[in-house]
Amino acid sequence: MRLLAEGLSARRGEDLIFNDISFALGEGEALVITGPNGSGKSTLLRVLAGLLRAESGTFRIEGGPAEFAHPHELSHYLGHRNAMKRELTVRENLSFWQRFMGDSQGGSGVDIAAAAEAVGLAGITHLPFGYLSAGQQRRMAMAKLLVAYRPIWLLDEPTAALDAGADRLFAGLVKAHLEGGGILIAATHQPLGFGSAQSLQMKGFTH
Ligand SMILES: Nc1ncnc2c1ncn2[C@@H]1O[C@H](COP(=O)(O)OP(=O)(O)OP(=O)(O)O)[C@@H](O)[C@H]1O
Repeated sequence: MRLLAEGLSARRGEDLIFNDISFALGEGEALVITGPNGSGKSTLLRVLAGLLRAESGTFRIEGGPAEFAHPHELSHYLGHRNAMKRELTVRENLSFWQRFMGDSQGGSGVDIAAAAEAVGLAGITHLPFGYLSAGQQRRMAMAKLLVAYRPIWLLDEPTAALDAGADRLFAGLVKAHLEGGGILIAATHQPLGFGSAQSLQMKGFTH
């Protein structure tokens, strides 16, 4: 399976945010998107996740399961926000995501206890998500990637608010994902520490 982006451009309001972005990623490969604030990293990820319409260009899967029309159907998207309900417990939130996402063909997610353990937070899954510290909340958002299998991970500043231990843990999760044939596209301001990756430097306004 390969992911192909060709000539992507996107607009927010009146402004063309980026233009003519192309890349190709095979199984086990990663793309790291960098660039200054406002240069369009999040916008690009939202286009890739199917949350925003591209102004032009295509993003598609080549050689993947035939029934999937768009890569977002095979993707986990982790945005700036963690997409968890503060009033629900960690377990309830993860359980929702596990059922909502389901497993893509070719893999299976781990159970909630194992996912919490993998992000170093076993033992607090009974707490409301809102009680957790910012870093613990981000760790739990990462656990979402583990409870349902998706071969493509689209991550927006995944390590913001993480301490050094969680940075290493995150690097380990990504490494395992890539070694299992997964694909990663991540926007970041800091090194992600998981080895080699293609890089895409966003420049900012193109109009
Ligand atoms: N709904 C919107 N309407 C108009 N402009 C928007 C909208 N959302 C974002 N923008 C603009 O699009 C540009 C790109 O924003 P984006 O969030 O993609 O940047 P980024 O590179 O992810 O920034 P950061 O590093 O700060 O997270 C910014 O100038 C922003 O103001």
